Amino acid sequence: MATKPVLVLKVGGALLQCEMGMARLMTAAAEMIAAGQQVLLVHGGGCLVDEQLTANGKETIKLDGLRVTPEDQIPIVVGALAGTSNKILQAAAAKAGIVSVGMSLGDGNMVTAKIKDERLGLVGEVEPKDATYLNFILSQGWMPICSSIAISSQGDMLNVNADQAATALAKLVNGTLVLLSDVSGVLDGKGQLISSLNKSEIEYLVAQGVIEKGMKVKVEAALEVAQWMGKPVQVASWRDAEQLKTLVKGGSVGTQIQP
Ligand SMILES: Nc1ncnc2c1ncn2[C@@H]1O[C@H](COP(=O)(O)OP(=O)(O)O)[C@@H](O)[C@H]1O
Ligand SMILES: CC(=O)N[C@@H](CCC(=O)OP(=O)(O)O)C(=O)O
Repeated sequence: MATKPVLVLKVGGALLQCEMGMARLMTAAAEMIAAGQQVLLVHGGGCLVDEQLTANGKETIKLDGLRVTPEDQIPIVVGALAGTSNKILQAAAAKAGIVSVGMSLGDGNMVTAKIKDERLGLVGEVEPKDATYLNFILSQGWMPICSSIAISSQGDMLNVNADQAATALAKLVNGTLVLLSDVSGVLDGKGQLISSLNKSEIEYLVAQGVIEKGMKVKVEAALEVAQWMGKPVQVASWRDAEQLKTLVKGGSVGTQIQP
């Protein structure tokens, strides 16, 4: 019997500040895993990074939704993402009875990483490399929980946008990607959910400034995977219990980004 594709769920940082949201998501993940679905969780933690940078007297600068990451901020960024955020999610997973393996992009030869753009400092761009490590963990019925900290072959720790991290891992395992944020999907200029978007519609809404900042990065990451896989990628909400239930049943939720 052919196994279903791995479900790659990406969650944004705001989830980590919502006990109820984490509990609901982990319950949904536990149900899916119990039904034989392999689930890989990729996470951000942008708001935790913001908090930690401020607490350490550092400034936050973003360019087109990506955090400019100078060398002196790396210990704080790595601590917040690969440390605190990752362990908060592992703790929530444990509470739901999930056996998880906490990891980062730098583990197990999963991706190659290089500096994305000198103007962004130690921000990484990653490409899928070797799925052996991930597939072993998934085959045990364990849930990998992966942060977006990568390591380059030069030995630099790199800060990768978590939607782009999820893109690389979804390609690596040929999985079904769902990007879960704190909004119900991509919203139009009036705040209404858009059920489906293709490349030219995305370009139009970006040019109009309707899709911006983190959502621009997310939609572009989703489009890249949709085109690569030849199937839609969903942008939805971890806040919405109904969307999570639909997701558990294998239905489509939020905005479908079409190939
Ligand atoms: N058209 C849009 N529809 C929905 N959200 C948008 C849109 N344009 C910008 N955004 C912003 O993008 C945010 C989601 O991106 P981001 O903060 O990076 O989320 P996450 O941390 O979940 O990855 C929303 O909370 C919203 O503020
Ligand atoms: C380069 C870059 O922007 N990295 C992101 C990584 C975390 C992230 O993407 O978190 P969310 O999913 O919560 O937005 C950052 O430093 O905020």
